[in-house]
Amino acid sequence: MSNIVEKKQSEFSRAEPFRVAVIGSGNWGTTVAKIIAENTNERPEEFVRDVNMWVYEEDIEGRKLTDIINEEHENVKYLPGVKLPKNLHATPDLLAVASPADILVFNVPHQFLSRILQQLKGKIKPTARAISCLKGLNVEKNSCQLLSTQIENELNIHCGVLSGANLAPEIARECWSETTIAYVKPKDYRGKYDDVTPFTIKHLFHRPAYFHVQVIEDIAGASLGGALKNVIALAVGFVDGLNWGDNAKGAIIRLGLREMIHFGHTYFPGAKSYTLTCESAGAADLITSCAGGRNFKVGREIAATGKPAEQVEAELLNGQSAQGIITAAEVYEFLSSKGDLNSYPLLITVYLILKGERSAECIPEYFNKTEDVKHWED
Ligand SMILES: NC(=O)c1ccc[n+]([C@@H]2O[C@H](COP(=O)([O-])OP(=O)(O)OC[C@H]3O[C@@H](n4cnc5c(N)ncnc54)[C@H](O)[C@@H]3O)[C@@H](O)[C@H]2O)c1
Ligand SMILES: O=P(O)(O)OC[C@H](O)CO
Repeated sequence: MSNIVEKKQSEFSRAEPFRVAVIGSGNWGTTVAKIIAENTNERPEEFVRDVNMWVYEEDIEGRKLTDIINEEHENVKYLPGVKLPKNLHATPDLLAVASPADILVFNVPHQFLSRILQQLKGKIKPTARAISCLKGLNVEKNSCQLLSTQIENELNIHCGVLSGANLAPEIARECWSETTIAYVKPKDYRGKYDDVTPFTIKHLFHRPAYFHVQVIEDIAGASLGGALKNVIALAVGFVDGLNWGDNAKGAIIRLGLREMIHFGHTYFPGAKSYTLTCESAGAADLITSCAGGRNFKVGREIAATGKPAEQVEAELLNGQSAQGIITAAEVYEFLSSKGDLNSYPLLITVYLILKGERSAECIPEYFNKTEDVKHWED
């Protein structure tokens, strides 16, 4: 028995355990922080038990959200009804959370990432490693960057990606699910006793009873699946709002998956089709999001009521974000700059519908354009 314990200790322990920080405390941010704090509590040889979570401070009926989380162990605004581990601490001070951390877990709606990175520049450990749980892309003029690349470039640290079929409210309630984490060996890898390895990743995120982690190396594939499925889920919401039935939803999912794979091949040639079809971060996430995600619900309400997207988002989500609305605009801007709009009829149509320039009823027109019948060779 003591040999087993010694082996476990020597295999995973460092001189100093890893200190983990979570940047973000929304619906998914809080859920992932809960998972991490459960794991650090069980593995003190590998991780510092206490986990700090950065909270964008807000007032809830006269009390600070951080005080409520720390006193009641519940994020009453973004994850109500779920008790959080006592070793998870909320703080509004971004630098106090991030500066001492060995592992930074980013988990904010992607429109806020750039500003957070500006504040962290030069203020974190140069040896820190990061995992991005965000789903989105960083589009600037004619460039389209993965968010993990943005984190790496801005902070000069190595970054992996967590993405999967992961509706936060279900995972927070410990319903069984799985996820994909893409993490490659850093160029300046310091060795298994002193650096984050795939085992570290698994120990930090995997919960045997309810959250299964698959570690892969395809950062681009895992990231693109998570970003683009948010746009496609809006489209499935549109046809659901129009009461077109399940066949229409399947058709949208098929065309959406095809555009996801084509986008990967064209702009991120390293992205593997296998990831987009067979990993949790691919088709599984697409199906899950199109069945019950926030983007799906927002799309459904837009089509059913004719209200503008931002109004529906505000009315339905109580401060949470439907990332597909922003990603649709960003993808449109990027593809437009590349003169490549025609290759992505579904992604583009979603943007035009959100902008009010097309109605959701026009979706079949785009299928007609893409599915031309070809003559046989004589
Ligand atoms: N919720 C899910 O089920 C889920 C699952 C997997 C991945 N994701 C992805 O995870 C990321 C985070 O999503 P989420 O669900 O945790 O967030 P969310 O949609 O719940 O957004 C709310 C969060 O944004 C914060 N916020 C509001 N204004 C801000 C500002 N000006 N600056 C910084 N933060 C601000 C709020 O304080 C709150 O923490 C997104 O990219 C999302 O696509 C979400
Ligand atoms: O609720 P959504 O649409 O933001 O999707 C949440 C997750 O990304 C599903 O995996």
